[in-house]
Amino acid sequence: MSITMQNGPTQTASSLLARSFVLGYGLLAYLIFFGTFLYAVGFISRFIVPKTIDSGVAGSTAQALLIDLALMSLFAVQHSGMARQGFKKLFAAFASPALERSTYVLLASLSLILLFWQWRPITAVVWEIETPVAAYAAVAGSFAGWLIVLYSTFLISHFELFGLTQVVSHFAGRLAEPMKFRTPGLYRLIRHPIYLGFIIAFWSTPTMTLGHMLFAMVTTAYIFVGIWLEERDLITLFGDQYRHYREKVAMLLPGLF
Ligand SMILES: C[S@@+](CC[C@H](N)C(=O)[O-])C[C@H]1O[C@@H](n2cnc3c(N)ncnc32)[C@H](O)[C@@H]1O
Repeated sequence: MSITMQNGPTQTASSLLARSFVLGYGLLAYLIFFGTFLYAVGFISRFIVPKTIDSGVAGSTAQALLIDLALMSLFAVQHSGMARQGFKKLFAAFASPALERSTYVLLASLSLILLFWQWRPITAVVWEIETPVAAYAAVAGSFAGWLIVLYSTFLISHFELFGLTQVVSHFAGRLAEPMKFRTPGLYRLIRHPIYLGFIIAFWSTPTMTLGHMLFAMVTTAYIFVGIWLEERDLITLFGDQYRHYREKVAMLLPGLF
C-alpha cells in the first residue's frame, strides 16, 4: 500500500512527461512538415523562396544529374521504405507506435530540405510559353495542383496522415484508431487525387528547364511505383473492400486509367 502511495504520483508525473514529449515531438514534426510543404510550392513553382529548382550553383550537367538523382533516390528510399507495414512493425518494437507517423513525416521533410538545399539546377530550356494568357494558365495550373494535394489530404484525414491525431490520442491516454478506408469527394472519381495533384503541380509550368523536367519525370515515375506499393498494402489491410474500389474507380484520370 505504501509502495503504491509513493510510486503513484511519481509514475503519473513521469508518464505525463513522456506523453508531453511525444506530443511535443509530433507537433514539431508537423510544423516542420508544413513549412517544408510551403517551401516545396515555392521551390518547384518558382515563387517567393530564395532558392528554386532553377537557381543555385550550377556546375557541370553531369555533376548536377548525379547529385539530383542521388537526392531524389534518398527521398524515395526513405519515403517508400518507412511507409511499408514491415517497417511499421519494426518501429513499434523499439518505440511508441504513436511516434511512428510523426517520425516518418519528420524524416521525409528533412530529406526534402536536403534536396532543396543541395539541388543543382540544369537551366537549359525545354519549353517556354510566350503567350501571356497561356503562361498564366500554366502557373494557375500548378497552384491548382498544390491545392488539390492539400484539399485531398483533408478528405482522407489530414491530421492522421501527418501524425497529429496519433500523438494527441497518446497524450489523452487513448489508443489511436487504425486508419480508416475513406472515399469522399474526389476519391469517388479517382483513387489517388493527392498524387494527381503533385503530377499537375510538377508539370504545369510556363518555363520548363531540363532540371525541372528531370524532377518531374523522376517523381512521376516514382508516383507510379508508390501507387503499386501503396495499393498492395491497402489490399492487405482492407481486402475485398479495396479490390472492389479499384475495379470501379480510375487510378488517376476518370474514364482513362
Ligand atoms: C500520401 S497519402 C496518398 C493517398 C492517395 N494515394 C492519394 O494519392 O490521394 C498515402 C496514405 O494514404 C492512405 N490511403 C490511400 N488511399 C486511402 C483511402 N481511400 N482512404 C484512407 N487512406 C488512404 C495510404 O494507406 C497511405 O498511408
